[in-house]
Amino acid sequence: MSDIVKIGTRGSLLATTQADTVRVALAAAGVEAELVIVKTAGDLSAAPVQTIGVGVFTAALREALADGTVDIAVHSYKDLPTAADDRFVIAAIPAREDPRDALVARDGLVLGELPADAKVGTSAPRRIAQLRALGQGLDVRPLRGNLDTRIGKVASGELDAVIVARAGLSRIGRLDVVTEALDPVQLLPAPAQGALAVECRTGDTDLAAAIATLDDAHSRAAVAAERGLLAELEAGCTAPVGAIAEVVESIDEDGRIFDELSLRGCVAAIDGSDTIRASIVGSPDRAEELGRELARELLDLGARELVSVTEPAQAGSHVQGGSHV
Ligand SMILES: NCc1[nH]cc(CCC(=O)O)c1CC(=O)O
Repeated sequence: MSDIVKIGTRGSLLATTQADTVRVALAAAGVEAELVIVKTAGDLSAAPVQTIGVGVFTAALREALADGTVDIAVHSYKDLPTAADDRFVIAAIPAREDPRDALVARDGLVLGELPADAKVGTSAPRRIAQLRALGQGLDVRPLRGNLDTRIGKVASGELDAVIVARAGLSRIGRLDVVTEALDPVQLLPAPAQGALAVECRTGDTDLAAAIATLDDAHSRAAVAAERGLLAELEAGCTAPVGAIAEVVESIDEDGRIFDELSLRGCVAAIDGSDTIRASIVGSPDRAEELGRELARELLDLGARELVSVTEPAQAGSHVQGGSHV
């Protein structure tokens, strides 16, 4: 290990704030580290993520890790492609933030109070599809840019509301703008939303061991289940797929306490005409397999057709329909 460990991060306030939590935790474990900012394709383009490709936020960071420019990469886990990359290990998944999506709306409104035709900004097919499925007649508008830009569109009156990950606002200290933390029954978050992936090079075992002190076993299991589901669906972070897993304590008939993982997942049609949902419960030791099992159930229920459609929101379009579940 070199004297000062280099932590690679994107340059946004959110990314540097996230990376700094890793720096501080490593310092507490006696490892001195500094942040190194790496520009990614996702930072250089304002196009919808589904048109610039999977891994836009993470590929450049991984290259910097591979070529030794940095020693650690801190990613928002939900931006990482599901395909494994043998060059790296995810040495820690720190305790995850609240994974729910957040509504930031004018006048303190909650989702159910938004009138038909209210302009709601989001570009994630998962959010578009689930919003349309509510059948509320919302006018879903494209939205990209960093968090400040996004929430600024509500303050300026350009949009009635935006939907962003609550975790992002929490990390940059802007939970004050949240008017509702959306119930997963209405809007299932993206697989791994709110979690960080702290990567280092395979074989960098001393550093991996230092980083592993930041790992949270429950968060790791929950994320493994959600991403197992995504992988089995052969879908990426731009697919209309939602998932949320939780590890909770349960008690068996002999009074013994044990950990149980519960996972819910959905695949939604981009036009809001259909949402397929299912859930599963099992041992956290089988987290990824539970995710894959649930994906196969969703596929049996007809998810295949819905997964592949990732049409971006058209300005002004507001197709909606009642969900059949
Ligand atoms: N796709 C962009 C992205 N990647 C991670 C976050 C937020 C932080 C997180 O989910 O961990 C966001 C913004 C958003 O979805 O609103």
